[in-house]
Amino acid sequence: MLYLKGVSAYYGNLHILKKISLHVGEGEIVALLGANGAGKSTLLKTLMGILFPKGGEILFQNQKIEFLSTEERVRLGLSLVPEGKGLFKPLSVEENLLLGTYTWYNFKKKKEFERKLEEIYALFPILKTKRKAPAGTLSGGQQQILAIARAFMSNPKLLLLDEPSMGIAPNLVLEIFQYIQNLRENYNLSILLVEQNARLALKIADRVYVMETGKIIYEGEAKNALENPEIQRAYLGREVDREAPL
Ligand SMILES: Nc1ncnc2c1ncn2[C@@H]1O[C@H](COP(=O)(O)OP(=O)(O)OP(=O)(O)O)[C@@H](O)[C@H]1O
Repeated sequence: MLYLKGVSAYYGNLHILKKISLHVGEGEIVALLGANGAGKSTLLKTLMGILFPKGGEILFQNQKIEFLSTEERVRLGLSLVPEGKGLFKPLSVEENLLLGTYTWYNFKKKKEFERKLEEIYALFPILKTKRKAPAGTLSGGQQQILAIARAFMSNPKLLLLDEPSMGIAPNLVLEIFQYIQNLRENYNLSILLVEQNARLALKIADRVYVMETGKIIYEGEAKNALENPEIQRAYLGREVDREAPL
């Protein structure tokens, strides 16, 4: 469903992405790992049209998208949960969810919005309990759940998640990863998961790519990656030495 072929991207003169090629299949969870500064967030920004590539091609469902606007990409079925969540903290949970529908909502679609809200509340019950609360009053984990739910409001086919476990209490991290798995299972959603917590990401991913200084340096089945001693030592860091929380 998503193919990147030799994608390069720059910040000014800084060459950040160096001929990245990768793919995500329908209904697949693909983990993208790598040290700080490897270029993972830059890759997600390039996928969403926040940054435009200077070489290469991005195909989404057989359509070239690398020069489409962010809004056009969201309409096609791409949705990003950004690092830091990007919530509107003074607005309520429900208002944040409404903002997730900006590519399709209008007053004639109020009923559709209400149906979608009920679907979201069934998937993420905590959001129903807190629906009138300002997003900023939720715990870090609940805010992450809201950010994922908001991304889901745009009816995505491919969800891009930028470090969903960052700064979240361990028990809530498990809940969030369970939600990610449920979304794939119930909606056949494809997921590209950028994570620092390599062990956890590899537990739910089908395949994995490892990035280093703007290049893909490893590609394989997720379960094989954990067994590969060189990958463990060099690229997955201390996380793999810890007991898996899942
Ligand atoms: N807006 C920017 N302008 C210039 N350089 C940037 C900008 N954003 C990121 N960079 C640089 O680009 C490189 C890749 O950053 P990026 O955020 O994509 O890495 P990352 O793999 O997501 O790491 P992290 O886990 O720390 O977010 C880093 O060297 C970073 O300093």
